[in-house]
Amino acid sequence: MRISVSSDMDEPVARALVAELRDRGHDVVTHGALHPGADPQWAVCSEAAARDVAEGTAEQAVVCCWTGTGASIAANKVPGVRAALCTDAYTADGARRWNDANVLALSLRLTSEPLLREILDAWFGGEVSEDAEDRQNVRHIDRLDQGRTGS
Ligand SMILES: O=C(CO)[C@H](O)[C@H](O)COP(=O)(O)O
Repeated sequence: MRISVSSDMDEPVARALVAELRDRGHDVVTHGALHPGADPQWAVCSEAAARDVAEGTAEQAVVCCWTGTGASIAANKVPGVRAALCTDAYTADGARRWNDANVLALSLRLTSEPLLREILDAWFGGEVSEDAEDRQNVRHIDRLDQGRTGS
């Protein structure tokens, strides 16, 4: 999968994120402090990564800032983007399963490297299924559609 990653800070966990995604076989595009010469401001680099998703040059994105809040706010301003700030694996699983989130927002402050791997496991394991049988099992399917299009 092609994944855009942004961070406003060149922190070890942000570098670990890029390495982990590449180890998992993803094609990673970098923005902000992870990309030499790019604008590292959180509003700018988070939006750039989100735009990659909206424009289809990346399937998903991971946007990072110290708290994760600014990155998620900036990403969510891009039409078609559903960014979810996840601080644990359960939330990451639910964001994919129930919200069809396409951008993962992370806090550089709160996310340790072991927690990062747990969140990524849940994020990539928690696919929304669209087939009929699974749709019957998805309790929140109407809410899922409302979340995609607006109610
Ligand atoms: O968490 C953040 C925004 O939500 C930023 O990472 C934090 O505010 C630091 O940014 P700056 O150094 O540009 O002020």
